[in-house]
Amino acid sequence: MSTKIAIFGVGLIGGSLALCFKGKPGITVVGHAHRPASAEKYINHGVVDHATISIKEAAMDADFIFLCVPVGNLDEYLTKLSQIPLKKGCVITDVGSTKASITAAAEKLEFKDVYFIGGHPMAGSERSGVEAATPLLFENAYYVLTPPPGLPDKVYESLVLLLAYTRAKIVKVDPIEHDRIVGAISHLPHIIAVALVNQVCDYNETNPLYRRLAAGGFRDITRIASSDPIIWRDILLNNRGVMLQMLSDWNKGISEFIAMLETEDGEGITGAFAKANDFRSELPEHRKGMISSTFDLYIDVPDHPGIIGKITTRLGENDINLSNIQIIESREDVPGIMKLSFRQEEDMERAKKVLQNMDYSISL
Ligand SMILES: NC(=O)C1=CN([C@@H]2O[C@H](COP(=O)(O)OP(=O)(O)OC[C@H]3O[C@@H](n4cnc5c(N)ncnc54)[C@H](O)[C@@H]3O)[C@@H](O)[C@H]2O)C=CC1
Ligand SMILES: O=C(O)C(=O)Cc1ccc(O)cc1
Repeated sequence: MSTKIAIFGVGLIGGSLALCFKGKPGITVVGHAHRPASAEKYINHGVVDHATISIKEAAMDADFIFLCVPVGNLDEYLTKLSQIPLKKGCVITDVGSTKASITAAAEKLEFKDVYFIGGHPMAGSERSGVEAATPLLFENAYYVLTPPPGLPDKVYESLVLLLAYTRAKIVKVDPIEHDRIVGAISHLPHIIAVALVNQVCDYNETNPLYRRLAAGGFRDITRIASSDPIIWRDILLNNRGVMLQMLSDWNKGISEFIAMLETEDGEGITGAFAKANDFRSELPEHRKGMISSTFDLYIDVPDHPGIIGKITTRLGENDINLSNIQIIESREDVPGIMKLSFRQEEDMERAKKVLQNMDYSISL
């Protein structure tokens, strides 16, 4: 039996899904691009079997359609699809970071023998575009589905079965509840990271030492501030009701900190840290979360010249994928530490062995 999968928007998420499906028994993956140059790029990157700029050509005969465009374009594509004769039993799904508006829009459209199931793979990165796509992106991550009431079980099961190729863990969530939860654990942290980086950027105008000293931890906790501006404009505007409420709660929390500092309320400050510590210690460990973490190694580097090339070459020879490299110099007169980041724990473990064999001193 053959299965045709059409992917609209073959970027980070669409491209990663395409790579999970392409080459699997009986599956053909077709990518839809809104520009001819993008269609060519999808083919050159080998992520799809075919690419087209025609919506009709991509969607016709498809068994599954994945909408992987920015949230602000989802409605438009869904409406266009509702005007095309699709294959009987076709399942349309999306990967948008918000679920309430797209599931409501789908319910209003008249699809005949075609089903819409909202989706959100809760994994990703600050990178974008097909260049960043990887079939490992969703492994062990949660993948939310929001099936509408009355959806036949076997239709839902067919999508779940296909998504097994992503190795993600499927979880059913109500769309409105979904938007509140991701608002708190993903959208709010993105706003805070951007506001924090921009605050330091403004201070840096007065003294460029801010940027020079902002290595290490500051860089790590603000990684998500480098996310794609269009993708995030659409997410935040779409979830603005939830975000406005959460930012108002945020303001309350910050005001409490201001009051504690003004009144020198040390007990209040220790209480706030203790509460956060308790909650954080109960978060699941070693689980792929929404905001992805990297696996890092720190290496003492007595003198820099040539060492980066030597280490990266050796890791490359061992097929170890490095996601980032950074030299941390806390003082200008002391040797540095090299931080190597990996997306996969297995890559980090293998790198550790390779570098230990090269006699480097390593810490995690
Ligand atoms: N970035 C992330 O980590 C995650 C993103 N998402 C959601 O996945 C969707 C795609 O995001 P990414 O893959 O990160 O973005 P991306 O920028 O890597 O890919 C977007 C794709 O949509 C295409 N596209 C852009 N504008 C378009 C338009 N006007 N019409 C048609 N196609 C257009 C682009 O050419 C590109 O192929 C978004 O809805 C986002 O909310 C979901 C989970 C994680
Ligand atoms: O960069 C990160 O770690 C992310 O936060 C990725 C991400 C972005 C959007 C989503 O809807 C889900 C995950």
